[in-house]
Amino acid sequence: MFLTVTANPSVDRTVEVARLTRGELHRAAAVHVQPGGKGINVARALVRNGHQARAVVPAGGPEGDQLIRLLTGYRVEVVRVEVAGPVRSNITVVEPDATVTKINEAGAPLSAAERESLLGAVLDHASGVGWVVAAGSLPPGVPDEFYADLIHRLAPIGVPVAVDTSGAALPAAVKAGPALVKPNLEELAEVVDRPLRTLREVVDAAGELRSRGAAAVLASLGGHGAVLVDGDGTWHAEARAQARSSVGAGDALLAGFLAAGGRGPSALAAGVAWGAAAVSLPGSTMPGPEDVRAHRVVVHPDVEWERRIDT
Ligand SMILES: Nc1ncnc2c1ncn2[C@@H]1O[C@H](COP(=O)(O)OP(=O)(O)OP(=O)(O)O)[C@@H](O)[C@H]1O
Ligand SMILES: O=P(O)(O)OC[C@@]1(O)O[C@H](CO)[C@@H](O)[C@@H]1O
Repeated sequence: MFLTVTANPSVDRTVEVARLTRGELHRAAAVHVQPGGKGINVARALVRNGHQARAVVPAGGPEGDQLIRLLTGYRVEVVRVEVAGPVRSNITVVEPDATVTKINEAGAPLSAAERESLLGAVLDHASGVGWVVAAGSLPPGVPDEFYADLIHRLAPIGVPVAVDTSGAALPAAVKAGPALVKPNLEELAEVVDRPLRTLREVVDAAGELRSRGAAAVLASLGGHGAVLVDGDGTWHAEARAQARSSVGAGDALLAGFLAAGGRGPSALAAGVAWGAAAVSLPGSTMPGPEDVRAHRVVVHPDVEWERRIDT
């Protein structure tokens, strides 16, 4: 069983248009409405692939009801934490060449009592789970240390925590000593406060996050695949894919990595296979076993240190 928590969930609306032009009327070629937020996507991906996952979700307003209703269709077990503010809607516009334009709302603030209920719900369900995944942005007013606090409170239970977040919440979580963090290239560059142009620079930055407290770093690099740096070594893997929508690919990568044991090159290969499968699917659709092409993954025996990853 995997347990995910998404402090700032969303109803994701993906609109497909022939070409996006600022200031013009567009007729949508297709629309996908899906339950969103990173922890929710991780849970959806795990369940699609035969694993058990439970998602802790703060949900308020009619939008919260809609989110929970949408989630039921995905067979994810949901622990709903009632909150006053409505669940946000995030909009993605996708063009046929897979260019993604995304507008994410900030989300409704959570009161101190609501934050406590959310943490309490995670702690109530954490015993005996394989991993807790804390993922996504924090709503306005929620302290940057929210996920860090969760890591500290979960420590006595001994369950490993994976964190995928952004902004100031990420360095705060790293300091709390999670088992795994999953930054993308921009997030990793922001934490170390320098541009990352080559695999060497990515690996160095991942090492810096390890020295600050994260036991392992799974850095996702879009079409360049992903790099894993842990106490045993460094690996780079990638897979070619016909990109359609990259939304949620990082969540699929993380889910695949955890589903395959959460450590080492074979888990990295599984994660990259799930990530590549996710980009080839519309909206934030999570791949199932029929979409995943494990044989397309290349785990490089030697890291190509000077390879550019900023193109
Ligand atoms: N164009 C692509 N071709 C092949 N694989 C891709 C492509 N884009 C992404 N991937 C796969 O998906 C994984 C995650 O992608 P990315 O780095 O864009 O994540 P992310 O920015 O965290 O995404 P999100 O926040 O939308 O979930 C990559 O590590 C890679 O395995
Ligand atoms: O605003 P955040 O919390 O950083 O990201 C939210 C989000 O963009 O992440 C998921 C894709 O990873 C989407 O389902 C969702 O809309």
